Amino acid sequence: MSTPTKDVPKAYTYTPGLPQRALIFVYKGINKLIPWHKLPSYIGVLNIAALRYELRQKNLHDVYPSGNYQGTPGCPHMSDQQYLHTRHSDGLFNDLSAPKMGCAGMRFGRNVAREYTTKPSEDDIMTPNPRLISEDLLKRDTFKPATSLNLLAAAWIQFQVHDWFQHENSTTEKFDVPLPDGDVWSPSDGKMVVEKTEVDVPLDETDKVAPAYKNQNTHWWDGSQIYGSSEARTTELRGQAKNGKMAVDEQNLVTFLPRDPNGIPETGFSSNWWLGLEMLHTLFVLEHNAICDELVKSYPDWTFERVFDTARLVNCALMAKIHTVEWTPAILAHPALKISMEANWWGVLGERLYKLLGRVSKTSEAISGIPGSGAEHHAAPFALTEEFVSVYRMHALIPDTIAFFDAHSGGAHKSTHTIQDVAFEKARNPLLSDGLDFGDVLYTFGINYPGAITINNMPDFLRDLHTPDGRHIDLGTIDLLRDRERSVPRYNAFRRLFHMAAATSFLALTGGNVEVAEKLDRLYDGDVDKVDLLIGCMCEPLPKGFGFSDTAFRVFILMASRRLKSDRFIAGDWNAETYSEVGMKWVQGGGMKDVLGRHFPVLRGVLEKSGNAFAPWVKMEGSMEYMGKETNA
Ligand code: HEM
Repeated sequence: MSTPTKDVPKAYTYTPGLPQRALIFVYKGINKLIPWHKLPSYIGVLNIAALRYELRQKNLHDVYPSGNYQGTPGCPHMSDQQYLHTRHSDGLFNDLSAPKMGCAGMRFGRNVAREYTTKPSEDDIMTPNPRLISEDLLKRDTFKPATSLNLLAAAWIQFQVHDWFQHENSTTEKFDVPLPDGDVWSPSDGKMVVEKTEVDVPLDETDKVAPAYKNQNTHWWDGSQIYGSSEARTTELRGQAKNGKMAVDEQNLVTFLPRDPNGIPETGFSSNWWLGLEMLHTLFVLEHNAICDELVKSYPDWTFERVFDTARLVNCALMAKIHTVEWTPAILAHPALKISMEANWWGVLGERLYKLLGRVSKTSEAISGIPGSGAEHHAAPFALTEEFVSVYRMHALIPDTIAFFDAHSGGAHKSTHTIQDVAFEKARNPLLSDGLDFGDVLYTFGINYPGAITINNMPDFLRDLHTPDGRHIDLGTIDLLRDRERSVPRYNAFRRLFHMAAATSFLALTGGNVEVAEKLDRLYDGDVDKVDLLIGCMCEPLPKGFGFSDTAFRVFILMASRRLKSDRFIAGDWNAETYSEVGMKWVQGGGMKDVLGRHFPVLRGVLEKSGNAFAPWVKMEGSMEYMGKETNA
């Protein structure tokens, strides 16, 4: 178990060693001629490692005036010693020498130095008009499916994002986005009103020129979308449930999340709700409760507090593992990536040797994986970053309609619903009105396609969104506005700051696509440096097998491993003392298919025949007859 050693704030620095520096140097030379994704797999894997060393050194920036803001050993005081062994829902005490690090309400960090994130003028924010870009470059013309993925992959990433971050909107400050001529949004006043992001109170002069924003959720990979981002909320969500379990609501033999008196699901994070989230939140609450059953059976003398704490650790680690070795290789289906992500979890020696010999190297993340290799924050205290938020703006994943199938009767097509029909208060519609259960809905998500992350593929539903709290928004306009408002560098600046070559022309950016290049040229007034990050990423040619851009991938190379490497409960106390023998086996032996099959046995047959749980599943006989675009390309 880790213990605090010093009572002064620690310093955050990282200098790659000589071998790492040599690797960076060599690959910089190679990449002038060949990008990492065109190299043979294992040489590509080393290339990704070299990129990560450089990013760890140069692309982690704290936004607090001093390390003191992360807390110091013993401050804040840990009133209950249980948090030495388990997660605190507020996110406190993960790093015992900096106990506030990553807790709810801490600021987003940066992947670029703050001098590049100075506050933009109102004119910069509105140029070119974000609504115009949304109309011309984001609005879906026809549904373009991502045929290597299933809809579960789309729901999964939103589910994860809700664990990691959420900005707060201001209640007083607003943008008036001018509407282009002829825009039908609001003919009466010619503008679109959008709340600004709430800025954190400036702590020093730098904050006044480069504002900082707070994360409402904990930054840690701690399942806060399920368990809440405060101790008080966790207690509420457990309710009266026994044996360390989370409260659920049984209705006609179906287990649902409980609802509050306004019909809002009782869970850690319930905004932007739709059926995809309903399904995954329910699934992982069921998983938590199943882990509790197993722990109670194996350790009958444990208190229910200990059962809850351990089940949460296990459930969170399982989600982190699924994300690392299943979801990521599905959306980035490149051989070098598959090897790299497996190595993040198991090390290059692989799962089989790990299971046979355990950690061959005590501290090397490369040889034996990040879990258990020792927590380390490199050049800055752990915090998710504004740039990290930006690259997860993947609203194009949402289709217009979902075709539903009955997994209990051979996969027959049952109904088709628009996303509106299964969003917010209507999220459970197919379960309450169509006679379907979660098994059917999960099968449905297993064979429906999400949208591809590309231009002109954002659904009208999200570009004309009415939320239950009365907002009427175009999420396309907002996606652009937020990046600009929060001073996330535009595409070319971003590439330079992430050590990539900038696009020298619109045609170079689009990889020779003349039509798109001309459109960009017109909308960005001939200035390629003005192209928004989101738009540039959607227009650049993708590496083979990739579901999003190589530019966005640079943030992933750095932050995907950081989420594991900084976390004491993953990189540090990764042992049976913390997780229990049963818990360790549950995580290391399990995956998404196990979770699905455990709770919905009707899926077992299909899952056995299918590959990655986030790629389209093998269809049941009865689903073959359906020829709609939702499941056919
Ligand atoms: C039905 C599906 C969805 C709905 C209704 C929805 C709605 C929203 C809304 C209302 C916001 C806040 C806008 C603002 O800044 O004022 C938002 C932000 C965001 N959404 Fe979605 N979304 C959906 C799906 C997704 C998916 C699939 C992803 C993929 C990862 C995603 C990623 C994000 C991100 C990264 C943000 C920014 C959060 C922040 O600024 O802290 N969303 N979404």
